[in-house]
Amino acid sequence: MTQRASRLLRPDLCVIGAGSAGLTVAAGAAQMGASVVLVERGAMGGDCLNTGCVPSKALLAAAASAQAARTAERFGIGLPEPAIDFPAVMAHVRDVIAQIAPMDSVARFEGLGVTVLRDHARFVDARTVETGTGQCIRARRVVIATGSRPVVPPIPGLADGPFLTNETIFDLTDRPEHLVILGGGPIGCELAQAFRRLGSAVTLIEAKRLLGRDDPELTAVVRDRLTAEGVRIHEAWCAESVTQQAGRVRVRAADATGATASFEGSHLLVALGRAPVADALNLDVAGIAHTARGITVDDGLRTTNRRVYAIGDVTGGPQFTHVAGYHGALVLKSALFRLPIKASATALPHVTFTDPELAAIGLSEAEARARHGDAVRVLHWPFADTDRARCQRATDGLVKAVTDRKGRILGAAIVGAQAGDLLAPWILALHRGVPVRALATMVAPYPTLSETAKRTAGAYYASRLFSDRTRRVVRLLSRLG
Ligand SMILES: Cc1cc2nc3c(=O)[nH]c(=O)nc-3n(C[C@H](O)[C@H](O)[C@H](O)COP(=O)(O)OP(=O)(O)OC[C@H]3O[C@@H](n4cnc5c(N)ncnc54)[C@H](O)[C@@H]3O)c2cc1C
Ligand SMILES: NC(=O)c1ccc[n+]([C@@H]2O[C@H](COP(=O)([O-])OP(=O)(O)OC[C@H]3O[C@@H](n4cnc5c(N)ncnc54)[C@H](O)[C@@H]3O)[C@@H](O)[C@H]2O)c1
Repeated sequence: MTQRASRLLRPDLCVIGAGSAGLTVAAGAAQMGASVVLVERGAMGGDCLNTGCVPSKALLAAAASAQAARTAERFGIGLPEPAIDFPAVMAHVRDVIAQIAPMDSVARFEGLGVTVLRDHARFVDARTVETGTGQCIRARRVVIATGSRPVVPPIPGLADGPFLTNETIFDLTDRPEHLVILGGGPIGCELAQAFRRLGSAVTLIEAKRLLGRDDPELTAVVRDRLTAEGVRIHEAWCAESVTQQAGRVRVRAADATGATASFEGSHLLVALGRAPVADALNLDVAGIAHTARGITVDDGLRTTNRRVYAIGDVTGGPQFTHVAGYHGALVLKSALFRLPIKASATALPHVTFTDPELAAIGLSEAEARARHGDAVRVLHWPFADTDRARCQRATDGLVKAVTDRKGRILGAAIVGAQAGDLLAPWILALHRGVPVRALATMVAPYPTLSETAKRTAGAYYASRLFSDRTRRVVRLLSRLG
């Protein structure tokens, strides 16, 4: 007891987890004058930097480069099939991580005045956090930002042999000859395309449909491209058992009718969703409610222990780095300035970085119709009608926006080249209540892909503007001299 008391730290904030969520809080709070203890048991930067966004996007960039060489023919440039030096590709991935790592490093955070403890943290009572080496921290507020890990379901045979997840796939030194992927969510789709373009055979097994949270009209464009590039996609097949023998993996799957099929390869990637990392935190002694989905929080991101917030992936909500950052910024407002916050007040975008990319914010057509019935207007603009897309031979794709009868934007989704970047005006419009009229009348530079926003918004007026009534009015006015 004496030993604990002498080692007690009493900061304003104790942050558990140095991923996107925890680092946002720690950096912001320290720079705004709060005392902060940050506890991290693994690599600084968490999933996003080490095993998530950064390595996957770096790998996709290398794969896109190989694909650009293969498809240069359409510009009249013939190139040989690119030689893939897989170890060099993986060295590129590690180099990108190393370049970003200083931003998330202990040195940077200590420089900001944060006390960084490289250790496991857990609660010992409602107010106290203890590290593995016995350092006790009693903070005014605690922020849990412990993230998520890949789900490994109890599929018979799966645990008996080696398999890859996002935590291990970026450590590969040899290219898989044939990668079998379980799960057609963002991880499954992005990595399927990356490995296929880098020369692996790829088989993807998805129990429902590819990118099931997105509008089927748009996911069809991604599916067609993946298929055209040689990814063997098996939708509506649920993996039921796995066997591994002599370096081969075999997945047995069943469809809705009960029919079964086997899919074979050299490596297996499990991309079946995420589970919260909360089990070793001793949440019950701190009175913090949680479920298998994540730590329970209210709209102010507070747990059932009022002194403790939970943010990012561990809450089981949308699991993206920008959401972790958004949560972090909200908690700073609440914990430091005691201002009210409402996490559900802002519509959150998401992007899947396949080629073509798929980006969306707000309500899909189906969600808008369920909420607003016939009052919904659906606007389309194909990339094929955009001159810049034609110049770049990037005509696969479309913008789809949903408005109410008065032109209030309810949602927008884009599939196509740079869809993630092209979503920006729609995000702003949705957040600030900018009507579709404002997008339709903006002067977009020609020839850019950003014209697609103007054209899509313009579709709201097309039927009215180019109607018999308008023609009659124009003719009448012209007669007046
Ligand atoms: C392959 C892949 C690609 C992705 N691509 C994208 C993308 O392109 N865009 C996007 O927005 N999102 C992407 N994501 C999701 C994104 O990575 C996560 O949403 C984000 O990293 C969550 O941040 P976090 O801070 O909540 O958790 P994490 O980054 O998981 O950080 C949690 C940290 O807490 C530490 N920790 C856990 N328990 C304890 C404990 N008891 N004591 C001390 N430390 C602890 C962990 O070691 C970890 O470092 C991707 C994810 C994956 C897997
Ligand atoms: N670009 C990005 O922003 C990005 C990229 C990667 C990951 N992420 C984040 O990470 C999260 C996790 O991604 P994920 O792709 O692992 O999970 P996910 O939950 O999005 O997809 C898992 C898929 O596995 C399928 N499935 C479940 N059991 C199955 C079975 N037995 N056989 C076959 N299929 C089965 C599900 O139907 C689902 O489509 C994402 O939801 C996202 O939040 C984001």
